[in-house]
Parts: sequence; C-alpha cells; structure tokens
Amino acid sequence: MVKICCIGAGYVGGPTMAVIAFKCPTVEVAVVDISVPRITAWNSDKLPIYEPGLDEVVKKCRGKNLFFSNETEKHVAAADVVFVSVNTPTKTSGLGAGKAADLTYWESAARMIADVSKSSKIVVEKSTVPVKTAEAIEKILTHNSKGIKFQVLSNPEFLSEGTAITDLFNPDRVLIGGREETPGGLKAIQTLKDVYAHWVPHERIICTNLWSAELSKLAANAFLAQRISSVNSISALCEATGANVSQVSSAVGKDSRIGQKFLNASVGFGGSCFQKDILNLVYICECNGLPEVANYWRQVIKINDYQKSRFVNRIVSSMFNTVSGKKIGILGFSFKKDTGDTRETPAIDVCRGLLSDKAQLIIYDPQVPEAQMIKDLSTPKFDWDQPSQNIHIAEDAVKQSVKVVHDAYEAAKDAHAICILTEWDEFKSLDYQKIYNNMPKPAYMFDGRNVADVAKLRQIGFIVYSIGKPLDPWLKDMPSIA
Ligand SMILES: NC(=O)C1=CN([C@@H]2O[C@H](COP(=O)(O)OP(=O)(O)OC[C@H]3O[C@@H](n4cnc5c(N)ncnc54)[C@H](O)[C@@H]3O)[C@@H](O)[C@H]2O)C=CC1
Ligand SMILES: O=C(O)[C@H]1O[C@H](OP(=O)(O)OP(=O)(O)OC[C@H]2O[C@@H](n3ccc(=O)[nH]c3=O)[C@H](O)[C@@H]2O)[C@H](O)[C@@H](O)[C@@H]1O
Repeated sequence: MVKICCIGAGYVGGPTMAVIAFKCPTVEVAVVDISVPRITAWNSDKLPIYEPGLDEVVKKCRGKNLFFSNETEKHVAAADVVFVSVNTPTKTSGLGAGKAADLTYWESAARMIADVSKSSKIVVEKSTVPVKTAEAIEKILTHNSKGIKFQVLSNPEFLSEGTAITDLFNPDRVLIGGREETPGGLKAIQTLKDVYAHWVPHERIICTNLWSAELSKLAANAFLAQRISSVNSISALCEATGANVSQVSSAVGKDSRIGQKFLNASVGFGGSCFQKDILNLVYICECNGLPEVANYWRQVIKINDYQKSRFVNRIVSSMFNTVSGKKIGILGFSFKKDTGDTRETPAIDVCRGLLSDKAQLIIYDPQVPEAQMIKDLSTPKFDWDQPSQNIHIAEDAVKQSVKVVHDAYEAAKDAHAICILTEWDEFKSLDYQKIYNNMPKPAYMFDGRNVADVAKLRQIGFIVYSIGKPLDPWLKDMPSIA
C-alpha cells in the first residue's frame, strides 16, 4: 500500500488529500499540521473549512485510509510520498518584501523531512512556489539526507475554493513536473501519475520538467486574474459611455478564442492567491532582468486596486459626498460565494474605505464569523496591499462602527444604502420591495457583483449602481473620481 503524507491541512491539503483517499482506497493518506485546532476540527463534525461536498468525502474515508494528525514527524517518516502544502504568503519584510514569496514554512518542512526520513521519498511541491524552488528544496534535502535518496516533483494545484471537490473530481489537467532527464525522476513521475490515474483520464495528466510545472501555476493564476482586470477596466469605460459590461463581455466571450468564462466584472478579485502569485511573478521577472514584463503583470494588480477604490468613491460621491454616520448594509464578506474564506476579499478594502469616511456598517455573510470580520477590518495592511484611500482603523473603532447580523433583511433595515460584495445565490432572490420599504429615501443599491436585477430595482425606486452598467441619471450628476 502506497503511503502518502501531506504537510499542511489547509484549503488545499485537506480537500486534495480527502479526494485522493476517496478515489484510491488502496492508498493510505495522513494529513499533518502544526496547528492543533485545525487538526482537531478536521477530526470533528465541523470541518475547519466550508466547501460544498467536502463533508461527505471526509466522512467516507476518515479513520479508514484518511487520517488527520499533529504527529507530523511520525507520518512523514512512514510515508513513501510527502506532499508539502504549506502556506507561501508574500514576504512582509527584508529582501523582496511586498513581492517575493515567503518560503519559511516550506524550508522548515523540507528540513524536517530530511531530518526524520529513514527511507527514500518522493517530495511533492503542492504549494504554489517561485520557479526554481525545487532546486532549493533538492539542495536542502540532499545536504541533510544522510545518504537517503529524495526525488522532488512539482504538482501544483488548480482547484478553486467553493468548487474544490468538483474541481478535484474532474480536473482540467493534473500537472506533474520532475527530473525527466533521470531514471529516478521518471520513476517518481510515474508513481505520482499512478495515484491520479485512479480517476483522472490519462490524457489529462501532463508531465513536464520541474521549471515548466512551477511556472505554469504562476502563469495560470496571472492569466486568470488578468482576464478579470481586463473586464474590470472595460467596466469603467462602460460606465463612462453607456455600454453595458455584461453585454460587452458576452459578445467578446462568444469568440471561441476568448471564451465566456472568467469575464464577470466585479468589485475586484480577492482570494489568497491571485495577488500573491502575481507579486511573486513580478519579483521573479525583476530578478531575471525583465522590468517590462514585471510592469505588465503589476498592472493587473493596479487595476484591481483601482476597481475597489472606484467602487468606494462611487458610493460616497452618490450619497452627497459623505457617508458619515450613515448606515450601510453590506451583503457578503467572503471573497467569493460558497466559501467562508476572507483572505484578500475586496470586502475588506471596501468596508475600510467606507469606515474611513465614518460610515456605520451592518454586515451579513452566511459563512464568515463575526470575529473574522472584525479581525480582518482592524488588522493593519501592508503598503502594497491596500488601495490608496484606506487607512488603518483600530479594533475598538471597528467594533463601534460595525455590527454583524445573521440575516440580509436585518443588514438592510434602516440602511441608507446596501452594497453587495459577494455573489451569494441568496442575494438574487431577496424580497427587494420589502427591503426598500424599510430603508430611508433615497434608497441606494451598490451592486459590486452584478447579481441584482437592475431594471426591477429601479422600478421599485432604488437608485442603483451596478458595476459596468449604464448609470442612473442620479449617479451621472455625481461623478466620482478614483
Ligand atoms: N487556497 C487555494 O484555493 C489554493 C492554494 N494554493 C496554494 O497552496 C498552498 C497552501 O494554501 P492553503 O491551503 O490555502 O493555505 P492554508 O494557510 O489554508 O494552509 C496551510 C497550512 O500549512 C500549515 N503549516 C505551515 N507550516 C507547517 C509546517 N512546517 N508543518 C506542518 N504544517 C504547516 C499551516 O498551519 C496551515 O494549516 C499555498 O502555496 C497556496 O498558494 C494552490 C491552489 C489553490
Ligand atoms: O491558486 C489558487 O489559489 C487558485 O486561485 C483561483 O481560485 P480561487 O481564488 O479559489 O477562486 P476564483 O474562482 O478564481 O476567484 C478569485 C476571485 O476572482 C473573482 N472573479 C472571478 C471570476 C470572474 O469572472 N470575476 C471575478 O471577479 C472572484 O469573485 C474571486 O474574488 C484559481 O481560479 C484557481 O485555479 C487556483 O488554483
């Protein structure tokens, strides 16, 4: 029986390993983490992350061929294949701060693998890492190995949060990079291929050299984020000209070379990876003497910041240039629907922008706990990480100006305006007439996700701003400057 151990029981390690265990009953999978609360949660009825379909998969395998444990060293020592799926955030200080990936967690995991191993192992990069990281990992492993042989593979993960289980069950591709030029490398690639071959069609398992696999992951995220910044940049032009961004993106996407997916204009992309991975790409380009390429990708983040600032400015300017003391109902806080994850959610920047203009916020999100929202809104951000207008707000001040509620109607009650910041399905079918009746007039709707039916809301009486849609006469008279 092949034994797999995965270091890091997070959004990637947990679901990925659960699916491997589910699809490969003959493989034993241990997921280990330094965090005791995280492992306790994985072993409980309330898993540490919300992901549709995950509970069922975990319940079917846990205790059979899927184990969650804090006994990191024991499980690593026993494994044939060790996945490393630890976090790789942006460096916050020192060389490359604000751009380079912080590989501290990765390096400590690699050193631990070298320390505890008594048999040969395949070490798999599951985390997203800078291109050439495998070379550094090989050096750490071989210099500390006491004669044990290691093969390093790159097997980046392409799942999206909210659809992780369906993505893992039916991936567009599985990418395995390894030392194709050596027999040991080829054997390691084959071992990992055999694991995925339990359920992924042969033609979707792509094998490349290490550097192509590492770089493909960064490039894929950069391309995806670039599509969103492209459509968001066009949304600003739509508002200025009377074009409708949904019609434009639909017409553009009908071209089979472009395609319809990932062309939804929004208040901006969030999530733990797009910004971090593009910053990392920018840094790698700079280090390789390619400033023009670095600047090209940096612009994707700049447009994203612009889009968030533009949204806040639009709200403030339409409400007579001040939201001071006004109640604003915030619908949605997570970075996308079907997840409770708030990492880099645009809601943080929008809410902080409004708080800095002294608004009172009433926030509702079906999955994000109150403590997480307060923490997110009061944790200082880094210079590279915030649109220009946001300032730091202390926790006490946040608590005084923010109320978290458990229902969309409660968030909208007595509010001067409502902002939709996450596209949760339930926001599409709210009784907006009822909401309107309970708001002071003029009642505003700022839809950052294009989920509301603009015509219907205008008919009810709302002043509506929906990203990239033709503007209300009211908004035209109150131009916002980003
Ligand atoms: N979140 C996502 O949807 C995706 C993330 N990725 C990449 O996967 C990697 C992991 O991301 P997430 O799972 O979101 O991060 P996460 O923060 O949810 O999980 C990482 C886990 O690693 C643990 N950890 C850190 N150092 C450790 C060590 N030395 N020993 C044992 N455990 C350790 C942490 O306690 C944490 O639970 C990142 O590189 C990310 O870029 C890739 C694709 C999708
Ligand atoms: O490396 C990663 O972490 C992952 O990053 C993204 O996945 P994720 O961030 O979970 O979610 P996405 O669906 O990509 O959405 C990211 C952000 O873009 C926004 N978005 C997405 C699509 C769109 O058309 N418009 C738009 O604004 C979403 O609302 C969200 O805030 C990629 O889609 C995954 O392939 C990748 O594995």
